[in-house]
Amino acid sequence: MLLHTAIKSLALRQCSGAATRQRASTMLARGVALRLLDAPRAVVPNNNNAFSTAAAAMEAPAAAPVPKASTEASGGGVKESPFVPTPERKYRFFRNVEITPAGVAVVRFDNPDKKVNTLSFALMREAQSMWETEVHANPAVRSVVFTSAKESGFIAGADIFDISSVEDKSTLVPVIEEALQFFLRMKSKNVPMVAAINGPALGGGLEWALWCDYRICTDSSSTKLGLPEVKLGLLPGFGGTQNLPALVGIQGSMDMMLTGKDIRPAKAKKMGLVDLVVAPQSLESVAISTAEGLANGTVQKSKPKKKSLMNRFIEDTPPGQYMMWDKVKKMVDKNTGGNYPAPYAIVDCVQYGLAHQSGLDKFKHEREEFAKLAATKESEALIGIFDGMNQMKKHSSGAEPIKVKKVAVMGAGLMGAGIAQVSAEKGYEVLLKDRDDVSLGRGITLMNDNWEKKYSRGRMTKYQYNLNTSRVTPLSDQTESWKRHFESADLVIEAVFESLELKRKIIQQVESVTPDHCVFATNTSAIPIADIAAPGDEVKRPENIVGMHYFSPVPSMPLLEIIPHGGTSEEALATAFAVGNKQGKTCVVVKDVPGFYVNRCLGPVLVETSALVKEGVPLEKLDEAMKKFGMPVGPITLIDEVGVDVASKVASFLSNADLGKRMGGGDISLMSKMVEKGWLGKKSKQGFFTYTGKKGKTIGPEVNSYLREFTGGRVSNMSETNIQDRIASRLVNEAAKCLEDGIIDNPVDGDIGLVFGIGFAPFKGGPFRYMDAVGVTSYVDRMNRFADELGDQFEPCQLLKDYAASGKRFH
Ligand SMILES: C/C=C/C(=O)SCCNC(=O)CCNC(=O)[C@H](O)C(C)(C)COP(=O)(O)OP(=O)(O)OC[C@H]1O[C@@H](n2cnc3c(N)ncnc32)[C@H](O)[C@@H]1OP(=O)(O)O
Repeated sequence: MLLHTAIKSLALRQCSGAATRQRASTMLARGVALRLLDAPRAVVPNNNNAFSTAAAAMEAPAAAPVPKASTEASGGGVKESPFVPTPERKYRFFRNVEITPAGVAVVRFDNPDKKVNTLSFALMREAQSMWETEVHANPAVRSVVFTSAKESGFIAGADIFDISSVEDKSTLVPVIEEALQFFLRMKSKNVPMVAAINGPALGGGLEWALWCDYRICTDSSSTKLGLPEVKLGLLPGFGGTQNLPALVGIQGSMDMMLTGKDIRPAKAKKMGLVDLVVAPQSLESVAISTAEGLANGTVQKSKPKKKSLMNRFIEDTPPGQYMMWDKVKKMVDKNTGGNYPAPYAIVDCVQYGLAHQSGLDKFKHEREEFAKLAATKESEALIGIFDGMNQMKKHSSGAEPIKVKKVAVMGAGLMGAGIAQVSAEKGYEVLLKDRDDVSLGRGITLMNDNWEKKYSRGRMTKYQYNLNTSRVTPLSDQTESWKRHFESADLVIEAVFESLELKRKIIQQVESVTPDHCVFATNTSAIPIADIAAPGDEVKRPENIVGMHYFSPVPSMPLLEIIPHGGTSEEALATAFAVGNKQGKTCVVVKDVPGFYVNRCLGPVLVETSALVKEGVPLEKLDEAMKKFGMPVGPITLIDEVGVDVASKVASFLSNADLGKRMGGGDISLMSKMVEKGWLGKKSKQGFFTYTGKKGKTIGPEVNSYLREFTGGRVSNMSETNIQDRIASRLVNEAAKCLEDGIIDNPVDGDIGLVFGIGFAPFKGGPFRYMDAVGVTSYVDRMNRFADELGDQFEPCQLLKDYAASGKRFH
């Protein structure tokens, strides 16, 4: 949940509504809701067409430079790629350009080397050549359709790996300028251009479409439009910060650019981002006839949406704009904690564009800001996360997964219902089973409520809703036929109460009815998988048993820990991995040790938190310090959110496990005594904070008196940096120890695991990237100082000492 909040980023909600000036300011005050990683929307001229502004300013360059050869990024700048067009091998990316008899040039993107189309340096170069030869020089061409020959989508954006592989990021400025010249050159042909979009059109892909005169997208569930650059610490650099506000208004575009969120077809149409939504089968034919119509005047470009009085006030008047930008900036400050430079640069580019509406200066400013962002450590860290996620998708256990059609979920509580939901959404037939109809009904309601919400927010069609619900078969012990249903299950995932005895009993029940190939996954967070799978009367097929540790709430948490025990077969492991991936989770394979990886790292954090409280550090200060470090919430709020009882259990469980001195130095009775008092955290309205008051969470007199007793009246004035260093070093040391002990395979898994599992500051890229950035040597020095002062719980693990001694880096 925490991570979810962290990763969701700054979401700026649109102000809409009434017409008075006063009301406008109230709406601005409460309507702009910004969450963590994303950013806002731009003031645009009333003429609503930045393209025409750009087009007016754009004189066709005498002739676009015809490339010598494709280029690719490498080393310090952009280097030549080995591909040289010849008459036989004219194009790699545009093999399917076609001119219809009515003069519509149909340009189909198709990167032969990649699953998805990206705007690589090489593609841009070839696009110039293709445009000049096939389109610009051909007088028969009266309009153009840009589409994709790939089923995977339109264009996924600029090639992220091209960008990251350029060492000297300032060399990106002329490269982007060349791209801009290309777009202007296209406009100068002065024929209508239509973008026909099926599947994702993201980042530079959407920006290409924004240079067109008309956009059509399909209603496919895979179609999504967005400018997610902010999530990579970047900004839309192909004119997006200028062209999008002109098309959809300042507020709508800031929402898209600051949040990086996907816009689905219906919403895209409503907000004016696309002109038409069609079925996938008719996309190309409709696009071609639209292009013909635009050329011969039978189809008109869509008129800009009329702004409401309120939006005219907000976006087009100086006082409205003043209030809007003030609010936007405050929200960005609040939600980024000043840790993410990209949202600020996006705001700056949009404002710059408004002040320089004519001329190309605004695009120059945009690309210069883009290059600056690309050089930041924040962008490097966020791109590292993207790269890491991709690498983790490719984990191979060396065996083929079994083909899973039917997934049975045992236990219809919050976890079980969540697992059933994500399984059904991805097309699995799902059996959801609980003891009795009442418990089962609760689970089904949870799932259906989530789908209802998605449907009512336009994130799911009625058809998908019906499909999902029809995929789930509810079963209970009271359903006589449940055994017959389980006879065809390929994977059973249990999410029942944490009891070894119960889990083994369930295995026994299930093994007696499921086929031999059926994999059994246990969603335990604490019980060793080896204990659950120990051969005996209840367990006959231990090789089929594997741990799948989901995080709550399952539908929105992106991480899944997969835990083989010593006897898990490669096939069962591969199956858990394949299903987890298909459920949309980033899967990290971890060793079967107490706490696995994520909770194990959290253990020392909980202990250190108790130590700091004992020393008299005020609770709010603790939270504030760690939020400034970049965590989505501080440790005190974290404990309240997950439940004081749960945190207490984890801390005492790990204290009794094999972590030794690494769980020392604190006093975790801080939490167990609270549990005795019934202070269970947010769920009981009383934890460290009290949640009953109208003013949000507060610290009540009872808690203050409890803390006085716990601290012996001590009050500490510790600096924020000290608090951050103490908590962070316990966390990253444990992560490094996990690497040393082979609990995780590599630093990438370790980074993604903590970023996605507990919301470790995404802009720092995870614990290992963070240590690289600080320098392992200075980190070890810091820990040694703490160890001298506070005790050997701070002693750096051997791996860190070795890295420090050899000057090695994790990445
Ligand atoms: C000035 C402009 C700047 C920009 O445009 S910055 C880039 C902005 N774009 C993005 O951030 C989009 C990133 N990509 C995605 O979100 C997803 O991908 C998609 C939704 C497009 C597709 O998702 P799915 O179907 O699950 O495929 P998959 O496994 O994520 O990706 C398939 C392969 O495509 C590569 N890839 C995707 N987008 C990019 C990209 N923008 N640059 C470089 N590679 C990309 C991946 O790495 C992977 O590669 P492999 O098959 O080797 O694992």
